[in-house]
Amino acid sequence: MSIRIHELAKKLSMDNKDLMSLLKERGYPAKSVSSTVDNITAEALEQEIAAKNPPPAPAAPEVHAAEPASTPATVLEPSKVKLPAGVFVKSAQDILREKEEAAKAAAAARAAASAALNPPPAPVAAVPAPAAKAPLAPPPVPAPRPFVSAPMAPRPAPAPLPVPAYRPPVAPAPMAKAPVAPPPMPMPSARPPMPPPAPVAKTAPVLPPTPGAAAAASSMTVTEEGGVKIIHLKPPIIVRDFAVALGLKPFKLISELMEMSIFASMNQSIDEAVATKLGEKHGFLLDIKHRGEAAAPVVTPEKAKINKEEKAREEDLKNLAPRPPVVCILGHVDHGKTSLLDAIRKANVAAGEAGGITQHIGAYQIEHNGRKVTFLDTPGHAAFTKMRARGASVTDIAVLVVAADDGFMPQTDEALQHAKDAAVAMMVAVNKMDVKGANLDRVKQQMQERQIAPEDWGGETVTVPVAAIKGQGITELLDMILLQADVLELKANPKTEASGVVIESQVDVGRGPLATIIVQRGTLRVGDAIVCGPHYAKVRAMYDDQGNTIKEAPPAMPVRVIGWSGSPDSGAKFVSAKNAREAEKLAEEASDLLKKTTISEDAVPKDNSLEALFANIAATQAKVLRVVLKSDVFGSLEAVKNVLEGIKSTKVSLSIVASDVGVISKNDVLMASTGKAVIIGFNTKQENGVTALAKHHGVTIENFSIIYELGDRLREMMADLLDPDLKENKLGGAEVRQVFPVAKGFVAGCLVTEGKINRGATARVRRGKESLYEGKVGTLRRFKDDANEVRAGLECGIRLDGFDGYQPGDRIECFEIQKVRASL
Ligand SMILES: Nc1nc2c(ncn2[C@@H]2O[C@H](COP(=O)(O)OP(=O)(O)OP(=O)(O)O)[C@@H](O)[C@H]2O)c(=O)[nH]1
Repeated sequence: MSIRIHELAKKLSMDNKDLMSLLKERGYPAKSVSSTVDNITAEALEQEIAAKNPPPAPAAPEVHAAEPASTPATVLEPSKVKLPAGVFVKSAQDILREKEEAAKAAAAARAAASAALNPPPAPVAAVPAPAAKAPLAPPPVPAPRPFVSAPMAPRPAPAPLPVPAYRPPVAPAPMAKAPVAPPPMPMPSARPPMPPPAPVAKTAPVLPPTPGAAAAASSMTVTEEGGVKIIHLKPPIIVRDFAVALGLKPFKLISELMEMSIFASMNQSIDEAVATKLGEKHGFLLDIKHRGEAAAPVVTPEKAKINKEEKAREEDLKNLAPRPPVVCILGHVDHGKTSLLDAIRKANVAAGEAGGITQHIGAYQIEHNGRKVTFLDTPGHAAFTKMRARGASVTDIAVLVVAADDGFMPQTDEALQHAKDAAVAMMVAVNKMDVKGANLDRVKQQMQERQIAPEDWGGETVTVPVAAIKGQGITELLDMILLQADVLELKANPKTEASGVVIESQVDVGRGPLATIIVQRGTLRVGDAIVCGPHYAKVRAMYDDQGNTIKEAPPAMPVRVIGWSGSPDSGAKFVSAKNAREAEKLAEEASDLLKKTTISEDAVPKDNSLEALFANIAATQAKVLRVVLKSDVFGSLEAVKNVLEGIKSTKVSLSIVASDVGVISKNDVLMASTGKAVIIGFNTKQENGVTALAKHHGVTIENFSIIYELGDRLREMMADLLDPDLKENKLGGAEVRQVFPVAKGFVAGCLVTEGKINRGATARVRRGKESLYEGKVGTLRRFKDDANEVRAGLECGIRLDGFDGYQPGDRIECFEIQKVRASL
């Protein structure tokens, strides 16, 4: 602690210059009156001067100042007193003047203080009293100190001016006492205690203490969005407030800061980056809003996800590499899709197919001019519409196969629509150019009608004439596919996690569920974990379209994957997971969601109206064909179901009791027996003993390998459940010419005009448009002899059992009733 020279001079009642020279004499570096003197020196000087100037000395002039005339003798002329060097004695006038000045200053200070606190006027009036008393008991030297101290702060520790402001209204009284006993203790302060100077931080982030630290506390709020706790704050970030927001004790936060080599006290502020780090450590996100700027975007999990996706997209762009095109062959049944693929792959797939029909989507990859092309072999039958639609959505290029002799057919148009809907590039392969009725121009004409005019007709559709069976035009077609791929600039990032689409799945007896997939992005490797809806796989092994084991599948490569938890749906998307555990978790979540959806669908309130009740009764009385379906692969199963869904009837309905892939088992038989169902197998076999068991339980098993045959047969089975329709077959007709009485009644003498009349056959008597009677031909006579049959142009006598009311001109029609299978 120190004191300025001019303050010390006043305290010692010395002239500034004198004190300066005294200090210089003693070797103290005093440059100006504002230079400081340390406390020890100052006190030593005070004591020295006090010792040299005993108390009566200064008091005397005061007394004499008050009564100068009465005590002149006692007045000592300072000039005549011998003082030690450096010691000065004030004159009486000086002392009086100083006193007056001090009194004035004290009065002004008190007035200011009382004005601030609005004190009653009385204490103010009392102020002069202590001042007046002061001379009665003057302290040796510091007598004037209190008065001087108010405006000048003689000691550095107390903060004199604010003191009265924080005292109760009785402040003037202590003020009055202040001269006698100046408070040595530090005064309470309005400010937070000044922190000790912070140790020098190793790193920069600790900022100097901020005056508004306390206020900052209120500017920190904690909210929770989507399970994430967010601290909203405005800098400065004060350690104490931040600790509160984090739910920590300040000292804990300080120690954590120290661990980060940051030394900060409670009232110091810390860097935003440091705060963000600490926030993250304790599970908080920071929303730092700087003054005068809009709120910083809050990073919610959704936003974090979007950011992640954006990053992934950027990463993708960086690593994009050309990939093979995925081509889908579409077209009408028998227009040669399989033959075309066969020609392309130079392998005879068509020959191995039942009924010459592709039954499910297969995917293959070929190489042409050193470049790879992936083909999806889509089924041609209408039943596969769904799958084909899915197939089209995986593809880049759709090749529409149109037989040159048939031209566009319904399924060609359907396929065209799928290609258009999927917004894929499309080209036309006009197949069977070798057959007799091939008419390329007619196909081109049809293309133009469908707004897909061929290139050579001024349109944009690449059109390639081919003869698949002879392998003609295949090279040109592949060239065109690659050209189209170049135009499309097909690229994918092989350096990321694999994702793609399931083309088909099936259950293999030895290997469990397996699925043909196409990787669309990234590279799939053996050991990877993938998830596809409610199913997941840890890729145990992968095979290419040739059945070769492979270790990794880059984009656009079709592969068979083993290691699935179940059979994923064809057309479903798959994505990679961190590991098998996560994949399982994701699959479980998807499964739960699926269950919830099903339950909520079931939970839809039932219609209990009377109409609904009658409809229900009618429904229970309605005939139902129950079916247990078994198929080789899921793709086919779906297609068969599609066919069955297409069978519509108001008289009989079809219910699929169970459907699965695999062989027909004894269990299926038992299930069918209980459910009174038939078993329909598609491209599948039976377990040993199934036939005998089915016979025992009276269960029908029918197997099919051609899907439209399956559809037709099921239609028949459904119709068989209905009562047969009765059909009238007219045998002949006769005209009544005369009526003859006989013993038992009357006989009609007739001329057979058409067909024949048979004895025992059913006949009807008509008069004009009216039908009079229907009964059996009991008597049929040719002249007097009985006849079994009388043909057209001959006369005969006819009598129907139980009828005698014939008239000439009536017509007798002979017919038989035939039972025919009811129509759906
Ligand atoms: N003459 C001739 N016959 C062909 C040609 N291409 C295919 N075919 C015949 O047409 C028939 C149907 O051929 P597929 O390749 O099975 O036809 P698809 O379109 O795959 O038929 P689905 O699988 O039922 O949809 C077969 O008998 C083939 O031999 C061709 O270029 N010329």
